[in-house]
Amino acid sequence: MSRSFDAIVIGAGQAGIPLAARLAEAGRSVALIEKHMLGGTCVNTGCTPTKSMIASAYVAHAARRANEFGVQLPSSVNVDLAAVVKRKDEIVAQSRASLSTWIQSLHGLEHIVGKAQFADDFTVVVNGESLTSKQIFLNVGTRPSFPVMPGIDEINPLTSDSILHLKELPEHLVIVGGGYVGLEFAQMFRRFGSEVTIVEMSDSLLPREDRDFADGIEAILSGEGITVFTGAKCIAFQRENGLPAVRFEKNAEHQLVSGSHVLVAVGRTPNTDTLNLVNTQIAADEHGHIVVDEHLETSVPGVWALGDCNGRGAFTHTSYNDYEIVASNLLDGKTRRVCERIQAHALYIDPPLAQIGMTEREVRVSGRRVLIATRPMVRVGRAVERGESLGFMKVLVDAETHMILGAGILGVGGDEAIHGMLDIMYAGMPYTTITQAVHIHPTVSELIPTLLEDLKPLV
Ligand SMILES: Cc1cc2nc3c(=O)[nH]c(=O)nc-3n(C[C@H](O)[C@H](O)[C@H](O)COP(=O)(O)OP(=O)(O)OC[C@H]3O[C@@H](n4cnc5c(N)ncnc54)[C@H](O)[C@@H]3O)c2cc1C
Ligand SMILES: NC(=O)c1ccc[n+]([C@@H]2O[C@H](COP(=O)([O-])OP(=O)(O)OC[C@H]3O[C@@H](n4cnc5c(N)ncnc54)[C@H](O)[C@@H]3O)[C@@H](O)[C@H]2O)c1
Repeated sequence: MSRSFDAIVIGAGQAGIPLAARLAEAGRSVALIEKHMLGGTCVNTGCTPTKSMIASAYVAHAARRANEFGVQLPSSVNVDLAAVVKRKDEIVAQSRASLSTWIQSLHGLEHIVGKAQFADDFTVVVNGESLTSKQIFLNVGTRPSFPVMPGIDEINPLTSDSILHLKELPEHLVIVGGGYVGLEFAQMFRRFGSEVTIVEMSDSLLPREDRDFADGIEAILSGEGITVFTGAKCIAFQRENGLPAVRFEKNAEHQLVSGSHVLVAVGRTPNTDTLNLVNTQIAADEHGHIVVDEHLETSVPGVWALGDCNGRGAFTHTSYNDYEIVASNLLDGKTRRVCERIQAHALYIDPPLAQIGMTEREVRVSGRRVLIATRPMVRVGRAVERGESLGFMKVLVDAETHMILGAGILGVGGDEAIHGMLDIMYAGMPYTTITQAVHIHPTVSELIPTLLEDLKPLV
């Protein structure tokens, strides 16, 4: 005996919930199956909790700098991690509760709590019940990768999930991986008061970003007292005098760093291995990402994969955009494609790094004639006035078409200010549209026209 739905959505992440809602509002019967918590990674273990805790870290940092601004505070600033975590938990709970209220208000949508597994291409089993549909949408996300390495069971390191529940401040946090997760937690815990060491195997932090930005970030983190080892590949874990320790190889030599806690932040593994895909014709690649076409349809017509599990994006906004693409194509008669999306993301250290379009490295490989301009944040009035003038801006423009190819801002407010350039790229307008615009003073954005007036050939 099985029940049939017009649509089955597996995973209540950043694409699954709005898609299930949109389908239900269009009059379809929809099963939304979630094995854990509504909102998935972003709400429960990703963006919302980390950005809430980063806000606490910023306050601690600002308080320590108070004297520089003529504000008198007691000399030592201490962080109560349990209170930081409580504040974060309240924000997360509020966010999840509003999703729950929304889901419950939707006629035709059934929220099923359980793990979905395929029996065949169009049948899934959850809590022992078979559900069928001619349209199935996968939004199963990813989880922290746990490297298979000697000694890992001996030290049982923290992941980006478990570190969110610490109530006592680590004395010394050793982080394996200098990517997004590693760097955001590194600065956060340093500002909370922990000693922090990063072990990154590439020859720079953030190996996918331009080297000048990575070097700028390393200088900012080192300046706050974080120890950074690059070109340092973690090869094993062990206990050293009772403490968890990371063994790494650097310059062909083995080194050991021990701390009170170890966090592994070496990437994420798609949850597609929970789905029993062997019972289907749905293809996945060697990393476990589900293979999709430009419309996000899998190798089985009628089954789509959205969000991090398709390997086409790894951010909340890319997952949400996947929902928009699929919903527009199915319900609005559009033919939207993933390739129309311009790459954009931000790393939320302080100051943040925002990056859109092509990196300088990608532009150089493309072989086209390009103009480049950079401007240090010390020449941005707003940043100087705020006493937050670390970093720089960079923009790359096609020398023939005058279209912006890419840009990055490592600097205060950069995550917001960069959207002016992103919107011009989406509008298909040349950079001169911005140079003619009058921006509000004093803002970080007002210096973007000035930045663009400094364009020179990229050599
Ligand atoms: C620490 C951290 C910080 C981050 N910060 C940012 C940020 O600042 N900005 C940003 O854009 N992105 C950030 N991200 C990334 C962002 O969280 C994800 O890209 C985003 O959540 C998109 O996820 P998704 O929609 O693909 O799936 P998810 O949100 O991961 O949801 C997938 C859901 O599917 C469920 N599921 C899995 N398998 C099954 C199954 N078989 N049956 C039923 N349910 C199942 C899971 O329980 C989960 O709830 C961060 C990530 C981390 C880890
Ligand atoms: N602000 C944001 O948008 C944000 C924040 C956090 C996470 N995220 C998402 O989460 C994803 C995962 O983040 P992540 O930091 O775990 O992965 P990542 O891929 O960004 O970084 C992992 C790092 O670990 C290093 N590494 C791997 N194996 C190693 C080893 N044995 N020894 C030393 N270093 C090693 C890699 O070289 C890499 O730099 C990101 O790609 C991003 O999509 C986004």
